[in-house]
Amino acid sequence: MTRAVDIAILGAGAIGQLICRQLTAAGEHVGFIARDRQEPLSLQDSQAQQYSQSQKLSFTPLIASDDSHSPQPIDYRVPIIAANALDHIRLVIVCVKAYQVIDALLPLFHQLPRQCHILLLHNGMGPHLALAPLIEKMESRGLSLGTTSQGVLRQARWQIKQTGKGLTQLGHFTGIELAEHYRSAILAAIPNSEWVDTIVPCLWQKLAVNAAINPLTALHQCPNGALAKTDFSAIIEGILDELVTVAAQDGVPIDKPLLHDRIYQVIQLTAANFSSMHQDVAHQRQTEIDQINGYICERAQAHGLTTPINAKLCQQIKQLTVAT
Ligand SMILES: NC(=O)C1=CN([C@@H]2O[C@H](COP(=O)(O)OP(=O)(O)OC[C@H]3O[C@@H](n4cnc5c(N)ncnc54)[C@H](OP(=O)(O)O)[C@@H]3O)[C@@H](O)[C@H]2O)C=CC1
Ligand SMILES: CC(C)(CO)C(=O)C(=O)O
Repeated sequence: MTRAVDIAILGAGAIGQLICRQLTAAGEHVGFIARDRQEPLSLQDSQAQQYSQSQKLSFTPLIASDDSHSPQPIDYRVPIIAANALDHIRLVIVCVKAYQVIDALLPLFHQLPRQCHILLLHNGMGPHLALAPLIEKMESRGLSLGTTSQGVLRQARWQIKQTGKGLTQLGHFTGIELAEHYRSAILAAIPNSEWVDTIVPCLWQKLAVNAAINPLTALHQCPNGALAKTDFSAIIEGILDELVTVAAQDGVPIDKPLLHDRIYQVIQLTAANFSSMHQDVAHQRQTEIDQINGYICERAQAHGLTTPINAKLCQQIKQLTVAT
């Protein structure tokens, strides 16, 4: 008998398709949760229909360092799971943009089995604070968080190309811990991934990288590498100072010199890339500014602090997306 799909991905975009490919290639039973509500299924139909729809996808891997040939796209199929056929799902990996998490997840919250674990994998921070009380109230569910620095480009609706390797860090946040079977499965499937004891400090560190690089590259319409110029040193320093102060008040001590070096390392390693916020602004899409620099301001406010540099960046990015 075919094993039921037990891992669902919510958000079939660039990162969702990459994680799906990595889990599928590792032999896991993964499907995407359908974007739009399907016609309700009768109960006896729901298991049979769980796999009744599938989608063909194309994945182009990174070129191997010892291979001079361009990698060929790999075609494969993935089940699409109707939102009312989620009975077998034990883990949902949420791969939507940070500002989409709550709207995407809440309608499914009571359709997912009570013991289904939720893993958020997005840039920026914030949705975990809104979800935590709901998870804790259920007593049978858990929430894990993660951040990835893998790079991926969506070339067409169901076609992606991996553009960069990078560390993926995951860890428990609240409620019931993710079952060991799923932790091992994820770590075996995603290259360069680790399960950390405390995930929140890792998220703050990635937040710092995004808070420094994303708005500045969007405002100055430049690739990440341009931020290495000394013209940007003072503002990067200012963003970081505010973040370190707020994180400390939030109970997350940060080694500022180490974080400073990490930001400049990312600027160097991704010098030719255009940040996601630069691309969002260029395509007139909503940005993740509220969950990046905006999160620093929000947490500052909660502690009675002000963060004028980050607040100004939020305002400038919003003006840019409205004005252009
Ligand atoms: N792309 C990259 O290289 C990297 C991205 N990240 C982070 O990962 C996160 C995801 O980014 P990315 O994959 O690029 O974004 P995408 O926009 O490519 O993917 C998001 C997907 O979620 C879908 N979605 C939105 N709302 C819903 C909903 N209510 N129900 C179901 N699906 C929904 C979108 O569908 P639709 O298209 O129909 O709106 C889209 O397919 C972001 O936080 C990003 O910053 C992190 C590292 C690298
Ligand atoms: C690390 C960085 C800045 C790479 O471009 C990124 O995560 C982004 O663009 O959102």
